[in-house]
Amino acid sequence: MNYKFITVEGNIGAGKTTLANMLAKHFSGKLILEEFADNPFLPLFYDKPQQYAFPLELFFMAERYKQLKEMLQSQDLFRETIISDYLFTKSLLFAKINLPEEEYSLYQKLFDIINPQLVQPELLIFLHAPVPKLQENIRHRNRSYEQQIQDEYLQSVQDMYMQYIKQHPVRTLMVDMTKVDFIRQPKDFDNLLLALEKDYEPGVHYLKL
Ligand SMILES: Nc1ncnc2c1ncn2[C@@H]1O[C@H](COP(=O)(O)OP(=O)(O)OP(=O)(O)O)[C@@H](O)[C@H]1O
Repeated sequence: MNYKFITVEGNIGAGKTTLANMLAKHFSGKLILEEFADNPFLPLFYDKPQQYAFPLELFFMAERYKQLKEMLQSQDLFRETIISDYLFTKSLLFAKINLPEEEYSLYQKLFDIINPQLVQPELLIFLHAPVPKLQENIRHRNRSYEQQIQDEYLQSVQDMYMQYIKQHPVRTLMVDMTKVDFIRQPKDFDNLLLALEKDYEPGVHYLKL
């Protein structure tokens, strides 16, 4: 496997954390997980989105920057495999959805100062699941503040990711998650591992497991 820094991305409830854990274990790699539970603004945001979106997005950006910078600096780049369950750009994509125009433009200025300081992943694995499946996963894991998430919100997050991936030459493996279950169907994980042995050109590569 030639990729030393892999990021798993996808919509809310797509299964990023599960897969990132499995990959890190398989490759004995270093795991970088989003610490969303530490964000005190998240439950407040879901209750009153307009009031709390800006501090929520600032908090995510600051925390993710700190985490990625520390982890990536402490590595002998790239002696061991690194797996993360978020892209730094995720903050910007959510900010675009959740902030009014002027606030977004300020946020983007900050993002543009910070982003070039970070190392970008060599491969993005994007878990693409249909909205009803995301809702099922969200219900199943039962975080109270997520239970009111609307289909429209999930759809706009999905659209934002798709637009970003199309517009940027990120080397992406787009995995159709409709029938995939990495925990209950071990064959799915084996097939993904096989796919990771290949070398991919920058751009999007669609994977049906
Ligand atoms: N920048 C952001 N703006 C608003 N909400 C965010 C942002 N980043 C994360 N969240 C929220 O934080 C929570 C956790 O996010 P995330 O999608 O990373 O994890 P997850 O849903 O547990 O992922 P998965 O199930 O794929 O492992 C979700 O409710 C998500 O909407």
